Amino acid sequence: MMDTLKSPEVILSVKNMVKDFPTGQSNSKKKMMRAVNEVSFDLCKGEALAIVGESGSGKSTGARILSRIYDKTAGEIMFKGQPLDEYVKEHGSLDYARQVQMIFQDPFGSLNPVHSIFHHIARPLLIHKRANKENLEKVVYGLLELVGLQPAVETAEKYPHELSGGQRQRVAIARALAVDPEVILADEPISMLDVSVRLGILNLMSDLKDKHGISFMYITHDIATARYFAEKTAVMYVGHMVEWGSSDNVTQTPQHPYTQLLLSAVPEAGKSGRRELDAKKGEIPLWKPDSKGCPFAMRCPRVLDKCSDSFPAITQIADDHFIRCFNI
Ligand SMILES: Nc1ncnc2c1ncn2[C@@H]1O[C@H](COP(=O)(O)OP(=O)(O)OP(=O)(O)O)[C@@H](O)[C@H]1O
Repeated sequence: MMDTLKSPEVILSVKNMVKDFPTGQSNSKKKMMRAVNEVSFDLCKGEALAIVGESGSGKSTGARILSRIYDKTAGEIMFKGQPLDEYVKEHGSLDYARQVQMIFQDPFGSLNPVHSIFHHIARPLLIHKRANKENLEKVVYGLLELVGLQPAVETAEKYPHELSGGQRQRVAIARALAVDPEVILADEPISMLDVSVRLGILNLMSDLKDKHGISFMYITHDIATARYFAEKTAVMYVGHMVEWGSSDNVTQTPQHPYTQLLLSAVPEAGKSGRRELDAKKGEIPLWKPDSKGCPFAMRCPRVLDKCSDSFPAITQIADDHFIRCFNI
């Protein structure tokens, strides 16, 4: 008899998310730009979804909507099976903020230079009632140890400027963990760190995912680290998801010309040279609510006439592999 495969628990589900920003003083439709367009994905328990794309592709805007820093313009966000607005009404914004934590690119900017590391970790523990005066020290030291900051007592006494970039990012992760989150939205968490410590942070996040069941949305420019860290990858171009699915499918058999372009820039071990893709040096378009077509058309080496008329529908090309491109 076959085992019944349990489907993974979806924690965050996003459907057709849109975000427009005013480009000037006016809020009229003509003066808006569309930073995120028709973005849909599911984030499952204990899984990492990498959102990959160049600067300005809408990655951070998406994460900021999920952390409720920005409102969405349109679309649906479900958290644990309930529309996000309803969830927040029922459980409160503090509860959602506890469960969906964000860590940022600049670990120095996100820590307060006047406070000790102990204070940074103790504060969320007390606000969210995860510790009390009796067990506070033990919990703080335990979290510092969990993120590999040892000796914990010594580290707790330090101030942010006394730590390296990698150590500061570990403090930011410990602070996020202090409130026992379900989801961590990690916005370029390693891009400002020395190359030598990047892998350590990715491995720490992998451990938190695998051993503690935390789900990660991992925002990055670097498709190679997406492949290393995340089970799922979504490639974005100018606010649009153009290819997504399991990271293996997306990175080993990329079908969209933009994904192929990103991968052609990644040097591969054991292979001489790089795969060539003749991407035209087109302008990156400013997308507006009434813009039409595929945003990559101007740079696409395989552009067709119809690419400037409409954005292609979703095509499933394999189990857990999807693309929006006419040219497949
Ligand atoms: N608060 C804002 N007001 C107006 N426009 C914004 C705002 N935030 C982002 N944008 C615009 O939205 C688009 C997407 O920006 P976003 O920061 O989400 O991209 P990104 O892919 O995260 O880029 P990066 O990797 O550089 O952080 C950009 O054109 C940006 O200028």
